[in-house]
Amino acid sequence: MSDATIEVAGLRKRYGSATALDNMTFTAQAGRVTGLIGPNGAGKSTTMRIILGLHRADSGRALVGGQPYQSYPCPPRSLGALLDASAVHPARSGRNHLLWLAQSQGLGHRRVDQVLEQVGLAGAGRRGVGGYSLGMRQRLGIAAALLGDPPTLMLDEPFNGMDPEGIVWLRGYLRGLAAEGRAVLVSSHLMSELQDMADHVVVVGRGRVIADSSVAALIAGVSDGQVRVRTTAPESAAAVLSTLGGQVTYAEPQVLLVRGPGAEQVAEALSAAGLGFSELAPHRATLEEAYFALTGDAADYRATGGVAS
Ligand SMILES: Nc1ncnc2c1ncn2[C@@H]1O[C@H](COP(=O)(O)OP(=O)(O)OP(=O)(O)O)[C@@H](O)[C@H]1O
Repeated sequence: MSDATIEVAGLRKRYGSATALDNMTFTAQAGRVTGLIGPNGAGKSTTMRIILGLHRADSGRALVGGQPYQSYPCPPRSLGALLDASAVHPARSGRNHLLWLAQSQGLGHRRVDQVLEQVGLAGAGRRGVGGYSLGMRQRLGIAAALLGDPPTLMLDEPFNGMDPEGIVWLRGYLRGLAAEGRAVLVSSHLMSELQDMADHVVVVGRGRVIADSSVAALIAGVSDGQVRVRTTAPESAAAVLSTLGGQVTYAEPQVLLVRGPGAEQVAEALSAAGLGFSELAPHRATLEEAYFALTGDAADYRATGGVAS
């Protein structure tokens, strides 16, 4: 699937006096899950709507497999999208909803039953969508996106309303789709959902890209050089480590993060001071920590770019 890319370059969009997108530029590559992460109002949904041609950018370009989405004879076969899982008539069954979509793409009922099976809705396909939970609607939306077996997928907040089992399923499922060579673009404002799932993240705020990096590089950058220490005497330990020139912060009440001295030096200093510790290792930041390190001078983004929850 060499043409499996979703590319936006230099997108700008204003709604009245509000700037929604300010030079939004990134590419979701084939064979990987790309997380599009940012606080509320950062511009994620606007970007996706422009990619689908639902909104028009003031300037810049949005391409799917190198072409505008609407230039394809059957666009849903080039890009499968889930924007709003609730946008389904409640009286219609999930299967009938998909049959209707399939027909418009020249596909038959076999494909509908296949995708229902794939998303775990085979048993619920003949029930009215009005009785579906939000998690089931998300699954139905994903099934709809998959109908045309597209090389690229774009899902806006697909984890919303999913229970823990659904989240685990969806993570594995999206990874599988990427492993088949597809480009999978997934927006979220919850880092924990993307941890261990996305290969690459594009962090956005106020309509522009703040970071565009592999997850591993992003985490390594934030973890860099810190040592994590768990101790029942955090204040004394912090005082000792400060005398070594370490910058000490609290990750939890009894867990210190020390920047400066290495793990061995920290262990020696604590032992020499007679202070015990139950954990001491180079720190590996979570994606969430990396995100807050990036956005959060994010007071800024929250104050002017919409309120982050
Ligand atoms: N149709 C619209 N009319 C006016 N302003 C809009 C419209 N759509 C989006 N905006 C504004 O554009 C900015 C970006 O919104 P967008 O919905 O793209 O952000 P988001 O990152 O998807 O946020 P969320 O996580 O809340 O979905 C916000 O300030 C929003 O208020």
